[in-house]
Amino acid sequence: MSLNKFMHQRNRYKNKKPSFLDLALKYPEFRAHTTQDESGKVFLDFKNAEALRALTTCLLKEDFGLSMELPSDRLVPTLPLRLNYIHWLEDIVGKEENKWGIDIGTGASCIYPVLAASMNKWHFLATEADDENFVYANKNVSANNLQDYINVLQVTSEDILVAPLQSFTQTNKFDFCMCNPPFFADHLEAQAITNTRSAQRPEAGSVSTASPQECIAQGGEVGFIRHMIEESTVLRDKIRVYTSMVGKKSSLQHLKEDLKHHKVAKYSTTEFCQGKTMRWGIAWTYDPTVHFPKSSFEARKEKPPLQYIIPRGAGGVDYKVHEIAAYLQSLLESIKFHCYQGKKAKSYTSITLTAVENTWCHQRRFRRQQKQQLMSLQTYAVKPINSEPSPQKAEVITAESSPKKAEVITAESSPKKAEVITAESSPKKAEVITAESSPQKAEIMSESIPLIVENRSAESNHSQVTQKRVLETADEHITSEPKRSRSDSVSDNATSACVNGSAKINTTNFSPSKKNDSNEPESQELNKSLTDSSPTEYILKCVLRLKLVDEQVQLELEWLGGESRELMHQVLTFIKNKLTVPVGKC
Ligand SMILES: C[S@@+](CC[C@H](N)C(=O)[O-])C[C@H]1O[C@@H](n2cnc3c(N)ncnc32)[C@H](O)[C@@H]1O
Repeated sequence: MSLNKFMHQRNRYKNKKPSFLDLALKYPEFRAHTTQDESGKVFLDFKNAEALRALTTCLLKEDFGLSMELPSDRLVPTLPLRLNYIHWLEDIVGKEENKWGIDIGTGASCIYPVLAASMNKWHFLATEADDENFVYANKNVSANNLQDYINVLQVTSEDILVAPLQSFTQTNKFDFCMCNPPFFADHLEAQAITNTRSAQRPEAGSVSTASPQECIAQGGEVGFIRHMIEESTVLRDKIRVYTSMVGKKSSLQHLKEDLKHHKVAKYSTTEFCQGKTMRWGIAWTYDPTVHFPKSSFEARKEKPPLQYIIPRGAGGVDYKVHEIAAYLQSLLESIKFHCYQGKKAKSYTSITLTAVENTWCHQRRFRRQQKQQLMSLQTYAVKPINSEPSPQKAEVITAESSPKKAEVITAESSPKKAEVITAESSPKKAEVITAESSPQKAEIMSESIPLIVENRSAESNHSQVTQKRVLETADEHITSEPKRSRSDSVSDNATSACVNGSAKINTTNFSPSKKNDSNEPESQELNKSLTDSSPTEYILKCVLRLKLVDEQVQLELEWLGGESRELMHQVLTFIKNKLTVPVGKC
């Protein structure tokens, strides 16, 4: 199962996976590790460490403008995971510039400091115990002109925080520290992790690239983080927030026990979700004013989705999942929801809803205000269409709307004749006014009667929806091709293609044109996936599902994220109000 829907909402790879085709066309070093099948799809061999190295360095160049040199015998950082960690830190300490952080064990890439300094202008003390990694980390800082932001310090493997801070004089207060610790206690544990993978779990999608000195430490990750916790009891508020990544869920319980034992002011854990891999984050502080965000992965488990049985006759549409879905989508789009079509089957559909502002509360008051505004506009800008004054038809001319004439019929101007058509009063008759059909009308109508909905046919509505495609990863690494099935995963395909030596790409017959071949269904889907322009900053994101259960259409709203679940309850109330069936119409 792909965990990408739980990737941090600001992670740039959450909704937009990289195009392997574009990368291969642009970067020969990446192309050298790819294969292309007859349909033009590009595959990367995730079991080849060099291929992973090329993927990371090319993405750093392409997406962040960073030049990175990675030694062939050291860990290759995977970007979605590293970004998830940085975004979690931003949620805790804020995104403002000039924060000070410590990265314990920065690696050859110096990945966290380099990314965070270039994204947020954060300053870092980066420590490293391995000679080769220390040399490369410095090289990577200089290659990206980040010396003013990052200081790399060589330490011994017994040092964690206290000793490095004693020798560092640029600041004596830090906003946070972070760490991706060596995970294993010894070679046996490293092997055991690989060997105990259950038969149900798919084989690891990508090869491990870490050298023993990078992934093994006395006591494994629990031992390493325990050491951090102990040193934090000495340093206390010198570092406002202490954090670390955790590779095994089972480690969390031991660490939480330690934190309780040391009576830290607060602690929290989170999930880093990417591809098929989950990692965890643990944070603690001695400052009670620190606020830890709630993990969206956990939040989804805490509360079941909201449910509602759609009454027959609601919305004036046929009692069918897709008819009701089209009606609801129009309704929600009319109040500025961003709707994104997800999975769709015969009696099932799901739509991801994203709202950037609250448009569903106080609709009555909002309409009244809008009507008042319209009336005051009319008192100075209304002139009769005919030479004789006619209260039924009036022409509203506004500076913004258009120099052209726009016609508005209001209930007030002609209470008897003017019919204000709303979806509620007559869903079937509701006038279809779209920006395309009548830009001027649409503009005024949308301001004056915000709840008018277009009663589009399901068919026309369906043509506008796009198929959601989630970012696929082989473990933490990013793949760009759509997944087919669990047992036929992209990475496995890519790997077998490589192992069998088929379809090796060469620079001369590499085929860029196939990407836009509109006759090719999968490439169409891939292109569509890039059209998901869901807002990344939002107050509410949830999934709306409609399914047929015992001949009844059931609606579900499942929380994905946002300011509070209360907003989702309000949206359900709004939907219910719109779906109330007038007496006698069932
Ligand atoms: C799992 S790697 C993480 C590298 C990098 N931060 C990343 O996320 O890709 C752990 C790193 O910690 C380094 N290391 C081990 N013990 C250390 C210590 N006591 N102080 C600083 N670095 C240490 C290792 O050499 C290795 O580079």
